[in-house]
Amino acid sequence: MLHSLNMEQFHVYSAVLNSVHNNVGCPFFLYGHGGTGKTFLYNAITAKLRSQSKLVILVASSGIAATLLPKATTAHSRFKIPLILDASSTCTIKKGTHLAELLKEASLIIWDEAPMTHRQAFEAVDRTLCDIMNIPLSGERYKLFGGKTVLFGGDFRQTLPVITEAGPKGLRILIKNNDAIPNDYTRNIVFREAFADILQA
Ligand SMILES: Nc1ncnc2c1ncn2[C@@H]1O[C@H](COP(=O)(O)OP(=O)(O)OP(=O)(O)O)[C@@H](O)[C@H]1O
Repeated sequence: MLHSLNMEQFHVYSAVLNSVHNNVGCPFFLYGHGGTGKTFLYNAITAKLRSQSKLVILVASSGIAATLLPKATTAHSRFKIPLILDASSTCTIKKGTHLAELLKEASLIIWDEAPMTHRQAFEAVDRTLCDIMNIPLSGERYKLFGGKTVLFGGDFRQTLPVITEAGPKGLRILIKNNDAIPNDYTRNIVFREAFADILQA
């Protein structure tokens, strides 16, 4: 499978594996139109790491997307993300539980169709992983997602989460953080270009 990867896929493959093997804990965003080989790449990365006895957790924002990935579940199910979210939400995972230990062990989290999920869900997962990994939520020792390597993927042109009655400001709510500073959590250059008008407004 590795030999089948095209150059762009191989670049992402190498960057993600490098982050896992060197404990860099880097968050990635894999952007690509439908059919450009994101799922193919998730499978290649997962097969490689699982062959090295590393734990890879695969989730997707929707159940249908999860069925396309090996042993994947929805993100809401895996991380126990609350259905009603706010700016300080956390997931209902307690330290010491089987699930907490599983997440602690994970070398890589792959989250497909990420653009379908509200940013407060990612923030809740971030807080929860920090708690599980004993990483403070602020200060110099803070590490995004508790220092885990996380590979998000999806296509912003296909689906964005719905905010009921948000009006034209809905997108701003989705892509800006509480201080109205553009969200810099991912390396999503294309996303920034696609929504440049909104980010600058
Ligand atoms: N490097 C490759 N070598 C051979 N086949 C590939 C390669 N990359 C992708 N494919 C094939 O191309 C098709 C589309 O790829 P894939 O399903 O991974 O795209 P995707 O980006 O996940 O699409 P979507 O966003 O619609 O889920 C699949 O049949 C897949 O097996």
